[in-house]
Amino acid sequence: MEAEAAVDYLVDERSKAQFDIDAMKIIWAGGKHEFEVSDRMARLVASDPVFRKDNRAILDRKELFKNTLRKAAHAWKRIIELRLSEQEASKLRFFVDEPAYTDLHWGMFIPVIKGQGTEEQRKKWLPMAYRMQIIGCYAQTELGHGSNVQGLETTATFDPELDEFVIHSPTLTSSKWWPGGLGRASTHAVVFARLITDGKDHGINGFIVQLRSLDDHLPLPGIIIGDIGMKFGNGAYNTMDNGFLRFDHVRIPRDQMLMRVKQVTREGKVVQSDVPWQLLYGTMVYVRQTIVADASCALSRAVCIATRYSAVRRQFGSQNGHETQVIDYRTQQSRLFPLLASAYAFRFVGEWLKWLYMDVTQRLQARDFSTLPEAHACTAGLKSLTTSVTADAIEECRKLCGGHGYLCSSGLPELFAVYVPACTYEGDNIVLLLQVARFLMKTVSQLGSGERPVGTTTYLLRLEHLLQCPCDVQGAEDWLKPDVVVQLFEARSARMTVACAKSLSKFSKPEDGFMDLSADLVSVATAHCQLIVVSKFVEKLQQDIPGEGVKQQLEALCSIYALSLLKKHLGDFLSTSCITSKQASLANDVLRSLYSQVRPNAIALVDAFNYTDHFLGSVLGRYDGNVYPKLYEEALKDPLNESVVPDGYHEYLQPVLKQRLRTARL
Ligand SMILES: CC/C=C\C/C=C\C/C=C\CCCC(=O)SCCNC(=O)CCNC(=O)[C@H](O)C(C)(C)COP(=O)(O)OP(=O)(O)OC[C@H]1O[C@@H](n2cnc3c(N)ncnc32)[C@H](O)[C@@H]1OP(=O)(O)O
Ligand SMILES: Cc1cc2nc3c(=O)[nH]c(=O)nc-3n(C[C@H](O)[C@H](O)[C@H](O)COP(=O)(O)OP(=O)(O)OC[C@H]3O[C@@H](n4cnc5c(N)ncnc54)[C@H](O)[C@@H]3O)c2cc1C
Repeated sequence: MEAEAAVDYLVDERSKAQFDIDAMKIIWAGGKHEFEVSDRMARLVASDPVFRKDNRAILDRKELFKNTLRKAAHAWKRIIELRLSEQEASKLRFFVDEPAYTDLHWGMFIPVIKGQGTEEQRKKWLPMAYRMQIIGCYAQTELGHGSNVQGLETTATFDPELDEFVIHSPTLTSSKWWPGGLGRASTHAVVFARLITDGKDHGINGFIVQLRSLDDHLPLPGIIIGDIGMKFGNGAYNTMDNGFLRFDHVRIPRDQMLMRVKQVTREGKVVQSDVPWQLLYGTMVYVRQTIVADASCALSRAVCIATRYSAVRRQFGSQNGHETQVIDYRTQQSRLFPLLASAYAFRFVGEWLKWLYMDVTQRLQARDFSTLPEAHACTAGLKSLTTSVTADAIEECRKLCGGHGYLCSSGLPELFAVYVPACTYEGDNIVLLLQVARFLMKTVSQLGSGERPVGTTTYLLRLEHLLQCPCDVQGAEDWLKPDVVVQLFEARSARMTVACAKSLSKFSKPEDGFMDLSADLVSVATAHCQLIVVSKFVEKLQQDIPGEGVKQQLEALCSIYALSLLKKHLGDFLSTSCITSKQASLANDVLRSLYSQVRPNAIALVDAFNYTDHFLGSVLGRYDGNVYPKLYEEALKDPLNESVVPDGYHEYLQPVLKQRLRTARL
């Protein structure tokens, strides 16, 4: 009886939607074709028993890893059998939803050769990598240095006699430590090392190094290699073989140095090509951009679970003869709906960032390097902002699901454990925000010299206006005007940037100022990145948005995104005199009415993500809302429930119980 009632809750919820959900699915997917590919790949994975994942929390590390190898091999087999395109194959791997060595092979090893290899090197290595005749990883981080790439210690010393490099780990701290896929699977790595010729250090560069034999997978001479051990969470990221690696004078031919940025001639002369040296960091720009796109996936997944469960779950009160659906509590809405809005916001900023990355790549090919600093600042900043918000949001969604959110069968603990390292890998989020702040300070300092800010910093051209313009909100409805909101976020970011630049100018050494003011600089960078997300959401809404009611829903979500940020960072807006307390109070009223507007559409808005139950991996987030019977089913599958009397009863429980009986008799 109760189970049927739960199913009814979501049917009823879906009937309340005020927009065309199929049109929204296409907007979310980024186009009709993208939707079709994504939908087909999700179903393909969900219907294949090899890709089951409900047992990850109870497998031990060895079983877990072997199972990941099995899934990756099966995925590859299906990709070949079905002749999947690159786009389809990458979607298929995404829906397999298990961190694996293939992520690094396709996501970093191939891109680093593409971006930093010469044409000849690309011709030699990429076909083998595309066919998976070699498996590669990205070996940059060391035991002693991750954030500080210039501090890496591994050496690549040129030996002109034999026309070879000698790769060596001179200290314990120079051991490579963390690279995914390195521990067990990779046959090759792009290793970042200090280039030494004729006793001179020329800074870091990438080198292709074979690690294991292609015949029996044994490490090659001079290579010490292994897995770095269990990581946070049970199953979670432990499917990945993050590894360590030491080199004992390992020799590689000269042509295995990636030579797009720097070349070493046969005589050992180092030649710097005319591309900026920062292209050595280019793979990180590429991956940071993909991480932003992925943030909306992880966030939307958690929000989908929490929203569906909030509609099924009832506590207290009275609503048509039942207790109240927890989604109807204002507190639940004020915690959940900003996260729903953020999922959409991150989706659109991710789409835009992909475009920005493609644009900078095309310019680089045409030898226009002018937009590289902006691309670096945007990818670094948005990677930092979106992953921090998403990691916190997954945890908030767990709490929004009450006690049941803490069960592995809710899908949320594993999602959190897998996701949270995104705040650290590919650049620690604070270190990356400091890069954005540095870029902003430089941009502001160059304003006087006639240098025109580009792209996302163009607003700084209107600095004089932004430093004194009042916020144009007289009545509550003004808060729904996109241009009013965007200008407000611009004013806040501009005022915080200028205040920090002024404080910095008081230091005789800029590095000292940067150290002392770093916490404020991080706030400045955050404000700038939030402005980017808000304005890209607004720009998206200026495009043609087909489908009945779709645009109205997105407008409401855009306003929720911006106004909930305003509420969260009210201190910034008030202390920079961007708004008055009266305007803040009006914004709060508007937020409440926006929550009421979204409420009947909430389930349809998460259905638009088009996630299968397999991908969600959550009893609480099931499409049919049939939560309670399925929670029982999952509980009964636990190994502890295999026998009625537990293992260990005779050894450890019975003696205790007997002793208690004796005590009672005394
Ligand atoms: C499709 C799926 C893809 C992948 C798989 C997905 C998930 C798998 C899971 C995990 C993968 C994780 C992989 C990794 O973690 S790899 C290791 C990542 N490591 C880092 O991110 C290190 C972070 N550190 C740095 O990037 C740098 O050390 C630094 C913090 C930027 C500092 O650089 P440094 O040279 O010492 O000093 P600066 O003076 O700050 O910079 C000099 C100069 O260069 C400019 N700059 C910096 N970075 C870049 C860049 N990336 N692109 C362009 N320009 C850059 C910087 O602004 C400065 O410019 P100036 O003009 O001011 O001189
Ligand atoms: C799951 C996972 C997968 C990974 N995969 C790979 C991989 O495939 N290949 C690879 O090469 N690496 C990989 N890494 C390594 C990863 O890139 C680094 O861990 C990351 O760049 C952070 O560097 P760190 O560990 O040196 O942190 P640290 O720099 O030691 O950070 C420690 C603390 O110091 C703070 N801090 C550091 N510098 C500053 C500063 N200048 N100002 C203020 N605060 C500062 C940080 O904010 C942080 O709080 C992976 C890491 C993880 C967790």
